[in-house]
Amino acid sequence: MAAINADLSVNGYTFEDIQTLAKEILKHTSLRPKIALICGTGLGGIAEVVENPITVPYESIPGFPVSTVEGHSGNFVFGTLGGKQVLLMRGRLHYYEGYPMWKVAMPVRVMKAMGIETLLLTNAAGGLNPKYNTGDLMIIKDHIDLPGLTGECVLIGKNDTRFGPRFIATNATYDHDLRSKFKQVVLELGYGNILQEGVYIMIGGPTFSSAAEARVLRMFGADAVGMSTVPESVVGRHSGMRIFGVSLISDMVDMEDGSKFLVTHEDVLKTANERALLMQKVFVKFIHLID
Ligand SMILES: O=P(O)(O)O[C@@H]1C[C@H](O)[C@@H](CO)O1
Ligand SMILES: Nc1nc2[nH]cnc2c(=O)[nH]1
Repeated sequence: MAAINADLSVNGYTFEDIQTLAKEILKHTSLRPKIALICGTGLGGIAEVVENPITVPYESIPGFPVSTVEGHSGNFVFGTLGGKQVLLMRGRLHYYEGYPMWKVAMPVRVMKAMGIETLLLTNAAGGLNPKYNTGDLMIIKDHIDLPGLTGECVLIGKNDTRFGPRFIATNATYDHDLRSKFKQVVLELGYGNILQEGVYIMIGGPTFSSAAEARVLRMFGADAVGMSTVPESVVGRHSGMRIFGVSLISDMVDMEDGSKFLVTHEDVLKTANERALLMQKVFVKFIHLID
């Protein structure tokens, strides 16, 4: 296998590095999926319903980073879901783990090099919209890239146009057709009462927001807050992928000064666990409908 050069001036991994990683992963399977799903915290259970799964641990891929967060196991899973070939990323990389933004989203470039055209993103997020409840599913209609707005955009650095153009529009990132198909599936399953559509804001983490910060995020127009997804969707868009995202509202963010409720990662995992079965059902039907 060729060496991984990781040239920092071109966002760490060169175009050639990405091709090398993609080839290395594809050696494990003859499947060539066009749909990929990145599993959010505690949402890796979707992989359990993948038929004939082929698991590729990140640590078996030379030059690939590992995920360090509980609820992210660190495997690619190839197989069939809803009658379609799929690639699942069970364990994402987060900025707060100490990875630079370009590394957080690097797997999306590898996916593109493997032939992925449609990227499905899931995450656990805190609810900011007072109409939401813990356990709701929020289709992402737009995002706020708070790190990006403050100078940590994932596309910062020299641009190699083989990945995508220097400048890209990030409005209309989340595909309308995929959003309406997902809505249709959730309604058909009888879960319309927990379905929301809103704006996701990314913070760097790992601190959950203070009450004053949460009020600012809400004032910005965000409906849910989390620590991922945006770099992946921006890189996916940069490379011309079709993007869909959904947030599981794992907890309602407390905005009251002096409140005694202190959210924990265990709370987030607990909600993800409670919704595991529903997420499996929804994604099987949803992926079945994707062209
Ligand atoms: O990978 P996601 O965005 O689902 O993970 C969320 C945000 C933090 O990583 C973690 C907090 O509990 O869950
Ligand atoms: N309150 C809160 N809950 C979350 N669950 C997942 N991410 C977050 C976050 O950033 N804040």
